[in-house]
Amino acid sequence: MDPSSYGTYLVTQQSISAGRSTIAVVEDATAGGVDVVQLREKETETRRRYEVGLELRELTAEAGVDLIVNDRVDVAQAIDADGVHVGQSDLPVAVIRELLGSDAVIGCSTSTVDEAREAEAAGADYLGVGAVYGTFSKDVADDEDGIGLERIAAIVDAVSIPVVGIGGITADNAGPVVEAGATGVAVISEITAADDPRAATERLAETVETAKDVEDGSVGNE
Ligand SMILES: Cc1ncc(COP(=O)(O)OP(=O)(O)O)c(N)n1
Ligand SMILES: Cc1ncsc1CCOP(=O)(O)O
Ligand SMILES: [Mg+2]
Repeated sequence: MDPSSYGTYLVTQQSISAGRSTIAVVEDATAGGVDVVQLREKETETRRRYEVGLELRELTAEAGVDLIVNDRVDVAQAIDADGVHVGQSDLPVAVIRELLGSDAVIGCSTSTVDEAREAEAAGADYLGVGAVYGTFSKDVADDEDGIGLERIAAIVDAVSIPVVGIGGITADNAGPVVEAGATGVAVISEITAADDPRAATERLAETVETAKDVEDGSVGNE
């Protein structure tokens, strides 16, 4: 799948999945219409991460959903994932491109216009930009209230690859992120910690689609 179709993006984290397995959450999210799943199990040992990854590969392939691995090129190769997502402290994008080749999807986390331009020049296929809003799911060096929508818009203007907002995003506040020009939104807790992850995914996907229509000018400007 082309990252320009990454509207609703689930990042996994078993430790905030209300006692459910990551596999169960991903089953629900694929049923709810997620476009892409990132295996991000930092607290899980490599062997287990690999085993979960293999199951997710089967599940996502059947559902036509992309599978991205957080940080680890070796795990991505071992499970035949679609790509890897790295941040500013991980392996450089250009090195990952050398290792994985031109077909792999490479995502890179950025929070400033300079980082975004650099990631694009290095060969990233999409950017994860945030934290947009305050989040409890990750310690972020930036402002604890998040970088905000103006920064999202500035980064969207500065690059020509898709931008996915991340950090503190819910179905209630995702619309403005897409209206600021993001292709989509990535979430952990909005789906993983929901009472009903499938319904939460459906709500989020619906919000993203509606906001895209507003952004395209197909509604709201009559
Ligand atoms: C889609 C997406 N965007 C940003 C991140 C954060 O990546 P990184 O800065 O490398 O932090 P960790 O996730 O590795 O803790 C992401 N994972 N996904
Ligand atoms: C991985 C990551 N990168 C920036 S914020 C964040 C956490 C997103 O989690 P949540 O959607 O629960 O705020
Ligand atoms: Mg990382």
